[in-house]
Amino acid sequence: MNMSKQYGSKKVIDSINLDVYKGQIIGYIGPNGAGKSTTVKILLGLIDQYDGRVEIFGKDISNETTVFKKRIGYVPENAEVYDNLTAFEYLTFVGGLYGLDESDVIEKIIQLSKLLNIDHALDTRLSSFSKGMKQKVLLISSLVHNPDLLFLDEPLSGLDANSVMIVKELLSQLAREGKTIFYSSHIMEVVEKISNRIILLSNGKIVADGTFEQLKQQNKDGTLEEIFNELTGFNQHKEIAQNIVHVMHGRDGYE
Ligand SMILES: Nc1ncnc2c1ncn2[C@@H]1O[C@H](COP(=O)(O)OP(=O)(O)OP(=O)(O)O)[C@@H](O)[C@H]1O
Repeated sequence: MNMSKQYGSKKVIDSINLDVYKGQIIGYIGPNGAGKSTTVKILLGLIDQYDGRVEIFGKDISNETTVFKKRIGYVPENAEVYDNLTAFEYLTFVGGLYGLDESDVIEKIIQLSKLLNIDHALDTRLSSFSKGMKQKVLLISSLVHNPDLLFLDEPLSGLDANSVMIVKELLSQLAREGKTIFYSSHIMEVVEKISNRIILLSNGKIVADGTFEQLKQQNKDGTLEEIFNELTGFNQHKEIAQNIVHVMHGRDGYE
């Protein structure tokens, strides 16, 4: 991939050049507004205006339409799940979009929801689901068609500690099978542990790309959070927190 994206005069992605291989779990990180979601939307074909060339499975995505999408799974950050549908209705609908055999999809939905402990709620409307339960539905919807490439945006969001362990283990087993996982998260401890490659984007540019060990050698030897702070030039967290507290106290507040 060698790609740029501009909104008006603003370069949101500034010549990103990346090669991604089978079996990689890529932690794609960066400050708010750095361009992570934009990159993923371009890779998914949701944004089709960009400069440069993007290949997935060795083919230029601007020439491919639906074929390659069947090999991709996606967990969006803010899912507009169809709240009026039951989980079962939603998941069979998604299976239909991928053109899967209905009885196969139903069987998979039942088994996957048992494994993730939401089978009791399959016939309940999504509007009454908790955040973690919705997240599990999204995860299932990204897996039913057994994709080779997975894009996950904050996939652990809302999940309890036990489910987090399942998903982390799942990702490493899928990568071992040769699937590629492109993972965005702001939780540095998780990215540090599960990724075998970390890409840090800042102002639309790649400022680091390597294993956690390589990033530590090239930068400050510390946590990924510290490396992130250093490479994005941020060190005012105490000062900013203190100023927030001052503002909260207001003019009449006690000093
Ligand atoms: N449709 C749009 N029109 C104009 N600017 C946009 C549009 N979509 C995104 N942007 C801008 O592009 C930049 C990158 O946004 P993007 O959503 O890719 O960031 P991100 O790295 O995913 O951030 P976050 O961590 O907050 O999810 C931001 O400055 C955003 O304001």
